[in-house]
Amino acid sequence: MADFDDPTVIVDDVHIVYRVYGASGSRNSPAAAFSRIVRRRRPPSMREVHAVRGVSFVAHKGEAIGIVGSNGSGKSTLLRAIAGLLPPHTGKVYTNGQPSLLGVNAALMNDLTGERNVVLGCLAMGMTPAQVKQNYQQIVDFSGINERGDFISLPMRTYSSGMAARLRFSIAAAKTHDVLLIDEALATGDASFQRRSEERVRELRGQAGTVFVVSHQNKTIRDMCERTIWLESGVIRMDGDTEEVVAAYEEFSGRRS
Ligand SMILES: Nc1ncnc2c1ncn2[C@@H]1O[C@H](COP(=O)(O)OP(=O)(O)OP(=O)(O)O)[C@@H](O)[C@H]1O
Repeated sequence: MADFDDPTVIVDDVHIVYRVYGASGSRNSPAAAFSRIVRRRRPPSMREVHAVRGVSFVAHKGEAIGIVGSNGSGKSTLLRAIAGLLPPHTGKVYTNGQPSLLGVNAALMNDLTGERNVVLGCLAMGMTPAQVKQNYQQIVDFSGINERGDFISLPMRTYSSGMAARLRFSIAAAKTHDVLLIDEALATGDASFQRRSEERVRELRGQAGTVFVVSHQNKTIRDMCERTIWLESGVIRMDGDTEEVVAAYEEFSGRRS
């Protein structure tokens, strides 16, 4: 249950602007760049993408919050800002505790074996070597990587994208998080893994703080979150009860298709 006296994340009128340099097509070629250096000209034009526009909300301990919206609406950008990976252009993000972003791009080393990645990932999350040892088998079992052979001793580059995502999720889920941010990572696993991971997210939510889930699968959002934020063109369209927000979003997406 959400504890409304205990805010974990405060997002206050946040704007995020990406700057894209050399956005003007042919002028970005190596020959053009060389000619600019020789002639000491200014760099090619810079374009700004205003990805998040004045977003504000408060998240509380025990809440699981879904984030939905069309492609390019700013969901991943917002998660990265909450994780502290993208500084807001204006506005502020306050978090109580350490946010951890679990995304499809979470950094694991492709040339190392799954085994080594489990160890590295756990150490990177702040576990001691003794805690890594204690958690290792549980992580491998949870991931199901070894269900069809000894894959954990093969390099990660030999894994399918679903297998890699499962391992990433399993490593991150081995620790309790103050604020856990999940970006589409659950979508890649098969049905039984999805069930296991949804259960685990529920546990994490109970033990720790707040969970944010970005997904294009409305079922995942409905199953896991009772509050949902709908973003469109970087602006919050709705923030409230998942059933109401997802229904409105579905109607909007249905009208557009
Ligand atoms: N590194 C970047 N540089 C420039 N623009 C970017 C960058 N990353 C995202 N954008 C732009 O910011 C906007 C929001 O992108 P974002 O990835 O946050 O959307 P999203 O809602 O997560 O999309 P999707 O559902 O497709 O994953 C888009 O217009 C996108 O083109």
